[in-house]
Amino acid sequence: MKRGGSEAAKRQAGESAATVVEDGAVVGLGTGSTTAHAIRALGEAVESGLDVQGIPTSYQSRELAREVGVPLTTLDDASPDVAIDGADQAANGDLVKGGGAAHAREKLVADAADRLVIVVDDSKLADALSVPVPVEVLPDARTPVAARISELGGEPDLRAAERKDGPVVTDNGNLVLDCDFGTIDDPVGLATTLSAIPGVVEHGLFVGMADELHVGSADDVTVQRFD
Ligand SMILES: O=C(CO)[C@H](O)[C@H](O)COP(=O)(O)O
Repeated sequence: MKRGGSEAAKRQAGESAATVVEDGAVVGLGTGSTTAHAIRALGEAVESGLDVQGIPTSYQSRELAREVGVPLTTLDDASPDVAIDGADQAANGDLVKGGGAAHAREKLVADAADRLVIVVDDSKLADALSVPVPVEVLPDARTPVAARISELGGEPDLRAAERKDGPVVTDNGNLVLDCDFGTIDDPVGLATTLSAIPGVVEHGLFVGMADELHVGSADDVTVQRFD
């Protein structure tokens, strides 16, 4: 799925992030069109002799890594030194993720990593988070979780598949509610509340997790660092 800004801007960000990966590193491989540029750049680096192992966060990133020759491992066997991943929106280092419905594994890998490097094109930057928050739910929990989201003032929308009738089913066999909360004034509070709802597997708010943001524009990249 193509989302966000130009392909050139995504490439700037993705290729910039790939350069932070050191020889011998274990790398979390995020999901999405911007991260795909980082994975392809890592494939080229491997071809030139870089020794890395990738931990994919989705079927999509696993297949791309295999295609471009990045050797793979798992969280059972290795711990990532760095994770590279995209975002649907970034504000002050906080993120909304999950446009590719992979945020549960993405958060798992990001949390395990020593360093989380986020790659976005400049259309994703905002002063405050305001795009709908993807919430992965157990299939049986879809209706009760939607009711709780509405009570919280959100508008839940079951994500539909693009090429068939019916909902998107995640790599984990669950469903996704895209929950519109308008402008999110208290990301920490909302993240805590969402995590506590029974039936929620994971939500797409990544608060205080990013260490670096590589922001691509058509012909440049800037790097923001967070303590
Ligand atoms: O969170 C994600 C997948 O779950 C992606 O990283 C996010 O949706 C950004 O994707 P893209 O780089 O294609 O805009």
